[in-house]
Amino acid sequence: MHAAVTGAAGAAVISIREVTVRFGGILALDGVGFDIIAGEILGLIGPNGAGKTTLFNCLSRLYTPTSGDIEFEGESILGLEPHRIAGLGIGRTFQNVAAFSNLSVRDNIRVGGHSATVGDPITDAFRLGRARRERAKIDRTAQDLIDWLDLGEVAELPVAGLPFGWQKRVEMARALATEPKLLLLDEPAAGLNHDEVEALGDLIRRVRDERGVTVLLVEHHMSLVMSVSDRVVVMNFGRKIAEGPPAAVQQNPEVVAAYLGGGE
Ligand SMILES: Nc1ncnc2c1ncn2[C@@H]1O[C@H](COP(=O)(O)OP(=O)(O)OP(=O)(O)O)[C@@H](O)[C@H]1O
Repeated sequence: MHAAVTGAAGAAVISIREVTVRFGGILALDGVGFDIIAGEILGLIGPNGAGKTTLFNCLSRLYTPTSGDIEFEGESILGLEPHRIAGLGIGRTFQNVAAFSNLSVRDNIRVGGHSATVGDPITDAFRLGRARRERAKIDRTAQDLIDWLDLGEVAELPVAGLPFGWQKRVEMARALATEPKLLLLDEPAAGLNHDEVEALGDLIRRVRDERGVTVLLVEHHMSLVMSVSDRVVVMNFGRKIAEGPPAAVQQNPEVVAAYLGGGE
């Protein structure tokens, strides 16, 4: 565990304040609030329908809360379009691998980098020098990630033919190519076997330890969450029911009851 980040003393990268989301008559989130502290790995868990995906989608600006606020480094993100999020320093992966399957590994990673650096293609067309420098930077970042994730031997192959575990690494590389301060991981262990989940846990730690990225891990895989997270937030029926270090959260009676009741 990262000793420096286990307390609540660090600066908040994200502050989620009293976020409520209604879908018609359904209260998907009911006044949820917590901070994600710089440098931590925060696990977000909860039984099916608890509201995890809804919150994740609010953080990545796909959904706008009915009420409440979400601040990134002290500024509300609710007025921003989703495509501005990457430029701000928030990266995300998708639950199902969302790579362009006929593009090579390298090009997929480059596409990720592109969304971070080039915001406006028309303006960029008039600034060719700048566009060229940005392209060179994207190429360097892609190569750095290929080396860092040991993807060299498959770098020029289409993603489609790769084993699923490798595709997930490409997905991670693509999200890291935006050089995020905060990485939102949406059920990254889904579909992975036991060994692959272990490798994923090591990778998530490396993302934080070696690249200094703060991580929000939304995940059903309990042993992964409990082994990599510094803190865990537990949700049930749209509300936060617990928040704290993994060991404490696991013993929380409300959490135990939620999971027994949820049949997971
Ligand atoms: N687009 C939507 N329209 C209507 N209701 C929705 C929508 N998205 C989610 N909900 C409802 O909001 C509640 C929270 O769902 P959400 O998907 O956020 O939970 P979850 O914790 O991610 O669940 P799971 O672990 O099964 O993915 C559920 O009752 C769900 O049916």
